[in-house]
Amino acid sequence: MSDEKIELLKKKLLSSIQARQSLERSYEKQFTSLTAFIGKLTNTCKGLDVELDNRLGKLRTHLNKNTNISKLEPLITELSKLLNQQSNKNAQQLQQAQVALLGAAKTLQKFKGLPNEFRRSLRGVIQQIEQPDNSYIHLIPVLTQLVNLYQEFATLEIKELEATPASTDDTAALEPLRQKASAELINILSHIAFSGENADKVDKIRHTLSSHVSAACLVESCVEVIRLVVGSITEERQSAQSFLFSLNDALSSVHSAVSTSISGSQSINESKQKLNAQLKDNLTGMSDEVNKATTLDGLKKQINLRIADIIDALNQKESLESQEHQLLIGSLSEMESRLKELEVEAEEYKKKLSEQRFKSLQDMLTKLPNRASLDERMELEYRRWMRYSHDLCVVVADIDHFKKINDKFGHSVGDRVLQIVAATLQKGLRETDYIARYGGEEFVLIFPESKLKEIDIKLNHLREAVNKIPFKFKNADLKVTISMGATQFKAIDQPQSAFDRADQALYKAKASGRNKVILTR
Ligand SMILES: Nc1nc2c(ncn2[C@@H]2O[C@H](COP(=O)(O)OP(=O)(O)OP(=O)(O)O)[C@@H](O)[C@H]2O)c(=O)[nH]1
Repeated sequence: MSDEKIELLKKKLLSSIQARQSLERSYEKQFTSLTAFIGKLTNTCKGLDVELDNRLGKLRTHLNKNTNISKLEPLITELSKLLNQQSNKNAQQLQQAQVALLGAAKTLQKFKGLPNEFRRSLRGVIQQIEQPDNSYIHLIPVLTQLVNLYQEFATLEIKELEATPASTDDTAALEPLRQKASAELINILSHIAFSGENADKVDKIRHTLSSHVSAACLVESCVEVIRLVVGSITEERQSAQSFLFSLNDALSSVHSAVSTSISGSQSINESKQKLNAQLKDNLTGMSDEVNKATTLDGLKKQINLRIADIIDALNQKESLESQEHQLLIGSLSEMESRLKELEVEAEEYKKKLSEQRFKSLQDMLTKLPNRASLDERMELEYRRWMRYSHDLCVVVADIDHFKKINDKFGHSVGDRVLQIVAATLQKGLRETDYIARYGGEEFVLIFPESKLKEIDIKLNHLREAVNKIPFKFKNADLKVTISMGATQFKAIDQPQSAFDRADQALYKAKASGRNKVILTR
């Protein structure tokens, strides 16, 4: 072989080695980015399954160490098996999620009175959930939309909504409604005053409602309350009716006494007029006889006869006048006694009305003023504050973890705790301060002519007084604490805004550990 040929062959060999090296470099680069990519891909599966995580971790380590692929084959086989299982599991869970989301969306759809736009969005969500080729990725935005719709639903005016009869699946979805209705019914009951047997019945209903009640029990309680209210209204109407009957009776007897006296006076008047005419006749006759008289004896006789007639007429007149007087006295005393009876009845009725008004403003359990009274008082203090610009503070107080007391010791103990705490708070106030039971285990206090920093010490005394109450139930000591939020009325305030600010402060007191007083400006 000539030198020339050998040189050519060398060149070809060199270029093919270079080509091979460049190919190998390119493969190596591709392999590195492929293993990095597989590494990243395996990371996305992290957390699905422990077994899978372990194997994928192993694979990543091998790939980082550039282990020969052929050695990884058994690991890759295991992994594909696990990935297969995982994919079946995912499909199953996806289906369950679809069913659950569909159930939740359809529960919402069953409410009547939903706004049109809300209903349209809900329909869109249902269509998306029902897509046959859904994946987790598709479901996530749908889930977000559904959660947003539930949030919007929670802010809708519940009373406008009317749920169709709930199936057992819907019970959980209706729970917030049930709770709200129970609380509202308890609140309504604290605004109405019942007496006697009805008050006991109302107390029982309140008790039932303050524990967890089923929807059926809630409906039953509502019906019972309506029955009691109707009963009370009927009772009230009957009582007012009987008073009106008495008033009517009294007026008719006064009327008949007056008519008897008028008709009696009329007939007496007629008789008196006759007697007057008789007197006039006698006097005229006397004057005629004086003129015509010829002898004194004859005149004397005639005049005596006339005088006897006149005396007789005057006697009759006097007796008539005394009859008239008696008649008048009789009817006046009759009227007086009827009016006296009426006065007694009116007094009793007035007393009953004022007792009822007092009861309607009092909380039955704690005997503190109730929410209706609070509304009145707050309005009054607000108007005074506007007029005189005196300082005015409002406080919202709430017993801590009261539910636990009910749960652990029962509702009667819970009631007793409420009564004792209420009395303790009331005892620590000035006469001009005010406290009402706002509802449940919550109280509202009003401090007229007080600055926020002035009531701070007082509120902390009250808080400590509650903390020191030596409760003992079922041989166990019970510590009860109370949290309070307080604020002072500011120039821009309405009663509601001041109340809300105090309520926010109460929320902070609860969030920062309870048994605290938080003041807010
Ligand atoms: N015994 C009794 N319990 C009542 C009455 N009114 C409301 N409740 C109960 O008071 C409890 C209030 O509980 P929550 O609102 O959860 O408050 P809490 O347990 O005090 O918790 P925090 O306020 O957060 O400290 C509920 O269990 C009601 O049923 C009532 O007149 N008597």
